[in-house]
Amino acid sequence: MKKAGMQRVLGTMSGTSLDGVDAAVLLTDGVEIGGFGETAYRPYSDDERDILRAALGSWPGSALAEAAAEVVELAHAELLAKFRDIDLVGFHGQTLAHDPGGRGTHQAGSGQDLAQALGWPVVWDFRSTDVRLGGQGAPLAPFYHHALARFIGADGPLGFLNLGGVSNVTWCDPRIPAPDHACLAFDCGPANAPMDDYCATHLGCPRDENGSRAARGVPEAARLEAYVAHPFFRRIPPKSLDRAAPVPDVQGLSPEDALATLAAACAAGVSLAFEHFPEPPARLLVCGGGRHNATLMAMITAGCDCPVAPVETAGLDGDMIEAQAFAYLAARVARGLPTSAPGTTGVAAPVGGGTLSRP
Ligand SMILES: Nc1ncnc2c1ncn2[C@@H]1O[C@H](COP(=O)(O)OP(=O)(O)OP(=O)(O)O)[C@@H](O)[C@H]1O
Ligand SMILES: CC(=O)N[C@H]1[C@@H]2OC[C@@H](O2)[C@@H](O)[C@@H]1O[C@H](C)C(=O)O
Repeated sequence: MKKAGMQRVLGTMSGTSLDGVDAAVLLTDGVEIGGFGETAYRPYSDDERDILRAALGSWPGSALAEAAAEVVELAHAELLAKFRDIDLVGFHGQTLAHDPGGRGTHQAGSGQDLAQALGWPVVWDFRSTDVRLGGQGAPLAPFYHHALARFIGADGPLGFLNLGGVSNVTWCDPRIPAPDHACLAFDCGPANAPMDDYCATHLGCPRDENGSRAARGVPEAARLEAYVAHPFFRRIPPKSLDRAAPVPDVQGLSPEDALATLAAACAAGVSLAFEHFPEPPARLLVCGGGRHNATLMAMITAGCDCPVAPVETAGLDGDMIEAQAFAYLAARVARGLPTSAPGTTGVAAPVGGGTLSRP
């Protein structure tokens, strides 16, 4: 039985790693979390991924972007049709281009078409209003992280780290009840994308499974030093990245040393993020695919001022946090509540992004 005011909201995310689409049901009223529902995943086929990859960097209206939008809509329609009794959908779409400085961000896929295909109301285009109003348009998960911190009963500052293609971090204080006053969040550097790209180019495999190759290598200190000198790391948040993030030069290194250097670079970005926190969080809870990379997790743990653990240690599903976040944000948009704030995207005042399309 649903509690009064709680809706069954279906959220989706297809992240920068281009692996596929995650979908998760969240019971929420856009403020509190009532519980978690079914989840599903649909990988992109190799052909679909090639179309998406070819469209990276393209803006609406181009032929490449239209081909990508078709792939995105088809994959979502197929996956979401498996769900039943849905009140509302939160559809992130596939980020193809993100240039908040140039005041643009582009997530492929039309929520209007999806609403028609599925017969459910869909909230989509979450990032562009924030960008138009001067924000970074990312990260947007922080308000959900704050709700999670309250849901798990945290009684002091907590950190969330997402290790996807890119890494992003949220510092939040659940003792301050309004998320728009209690979150500091930003992208902290590249995560798995450079490791995946290296594996695809040099080793003919999609990733360094569990970080096993990196575990046999040694990070190259001089190259790491040059990498962390990049001005991005010292820039005061808010700040956001896409796949065009700074990456260490690993040319000429053995695959083991190259992957160890790339993992250490990701860990260095996380460690440098702590410099921007108001105070160290009691613990850093990690979600996203990179939490399966044991070498990366060990490096992050060694570089942080607090205990680091996968979100599963708090009873959460680390593969579905982002999809759940877009369910939560959809419910907020439907209620006219803000989805970003000065501390999360740098927008001047709290903003409710997102468009609601009805079937
Ligand atoms: N067992 C594993 N070992 C190493 N890497 C892994 C493992 N499982 C997943 N990954 C990596 O995690 C990434 C996928 O994680 P996730 O789905 O969280 O990213 P995403 O949502 O696409 O990206 P982002 O959060 O940046 O938008 C891929 O880069 C993949 O290589
Ligand atoms: C522009 C864009 O799609 N950014 C993504 C990406 O993937 C991780 C990181 O970069 C984060 O900024 C964001 O996604 C998460 C879900 C967010 O908005 O919180």
